[in-house]
Amino acid sequence: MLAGLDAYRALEAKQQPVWPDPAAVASASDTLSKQPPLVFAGEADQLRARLAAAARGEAFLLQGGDCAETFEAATADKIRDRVKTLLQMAVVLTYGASMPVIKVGRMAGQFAKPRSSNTETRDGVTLPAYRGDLVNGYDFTEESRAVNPERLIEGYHVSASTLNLIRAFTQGGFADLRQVHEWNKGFVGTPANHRYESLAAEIDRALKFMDACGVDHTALTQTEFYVSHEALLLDYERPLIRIDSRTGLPYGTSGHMLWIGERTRDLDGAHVDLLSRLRNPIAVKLGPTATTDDALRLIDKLDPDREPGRLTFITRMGADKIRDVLPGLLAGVRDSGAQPLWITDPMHGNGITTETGFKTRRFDDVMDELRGFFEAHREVGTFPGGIHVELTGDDVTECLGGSDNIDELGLASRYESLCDPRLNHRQSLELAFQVAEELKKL
Ligand SMILES: O=C[C@H](O)[C@H](O)COP(=O)(O)O
Ligand SMILES: C=C(OP(=O)(O)O)C(=O)O
Ligand SMILES: [Mn+2]
Repeated sequence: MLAGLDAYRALEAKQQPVWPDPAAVASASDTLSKQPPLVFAGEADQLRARLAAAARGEAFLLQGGDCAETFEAATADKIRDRVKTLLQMAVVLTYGASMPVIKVGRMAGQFAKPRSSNTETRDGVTLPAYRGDLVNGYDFTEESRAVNPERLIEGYHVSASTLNLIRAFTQGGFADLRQVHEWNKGFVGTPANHRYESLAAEIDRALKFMDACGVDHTALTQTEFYVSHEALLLDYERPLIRIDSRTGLPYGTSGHMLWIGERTRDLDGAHVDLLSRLRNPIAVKLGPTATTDDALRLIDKLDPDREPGRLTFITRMGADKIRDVLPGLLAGVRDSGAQPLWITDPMHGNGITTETGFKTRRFDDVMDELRGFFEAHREVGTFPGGIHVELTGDDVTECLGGSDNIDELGLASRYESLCDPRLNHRQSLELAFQVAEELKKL
């Protein structure tokens, strides 16, 4: 009988690679268990406190980044542009809603992917599916698709360097609100960018006014920025758990906030068990088949003390289902007396594949699910506390539509995602403006 943090080993763990050499995994685990933590327990506590405010309706969570980060794309420019995109969206939301915005990247650890199929076939050749850089390579060769536990160590180091740069950007002057114009530079001018410029000009005027009044705004020179990922790969998450010396309690130190995906949220499964034992803020994705009973049982397991900020539900229903499914779920949970934070992922319920084989999403469907989310909360009287989006600061063509009307043919020009389609920079800003409009109605 396995106890405590290792009890999950006796339970079913879905979506795990089959490592051919258990000794190599044990050795990688051992190496990881001796590395310094990537995040500190006190930071996770601080994020939990921020999320508690959002659960009470006093703040809004913005969570976003790649579907699948890659080791190769962990470059200074790409990390900077993703951070800039999130900072710009946060400004639009903060200004629009007059509410603090909690910034959480899907960054510095989002390297493992659940897949619908274990294999992929191209031109009659079948190989193992790509499961994220933490597991195997994307190139369609036998060698690259073979799972390799040394990637666990590489993933740790890439996460460390990504997080280091994020900390430098957000603490070292780059995130100073007086840089609000700078963040827009280098992005092509579109209606959303122009709209952003006017907002930035208003913020500038407000800052100058504060300066003239002698208000000290050193608080605006730095920003809190947290990182999160799906805690999917247990051979990565388990060795990065540390016992916090202040409290004696276990924390996952691979990221501040960890979530359980739609495919691995089984109540009796390994993921729910392991994460239930950690003190981090935890999130769970809920798809259209989730019942009130599922949600309540997840609350009992993951948040038995009903601690504000501990548990976030990320709903991803699909634009055509959210208005039917979400209100009942919200009401059922509210009636139980629990107060989790509810946020929307308007991406994962809206996937389609084009005839030419691109996985994509229509920007209009994403926006429709977003509006459905706000409508459902208005109907039930609960607080729509945040958004979770797959996005990049790069000029990619992965989602259909948006102000530059990307069509099916256009997808081919800059489709770079190795997994799901992301909003590009302009689509991300457009979405933020839409959310700000919804927040003003609250
Ligand atoms: O990011 C989410 C999942 O990993 C992804 O949607 C699965 O995609 P698949 O259906 O191509 O495996
Ligand atoms: C796998 C993901 O989502 P879901 O668990 O909602 O399918 C994801 O966020 O990339
Ligand atoms: Mn995804």
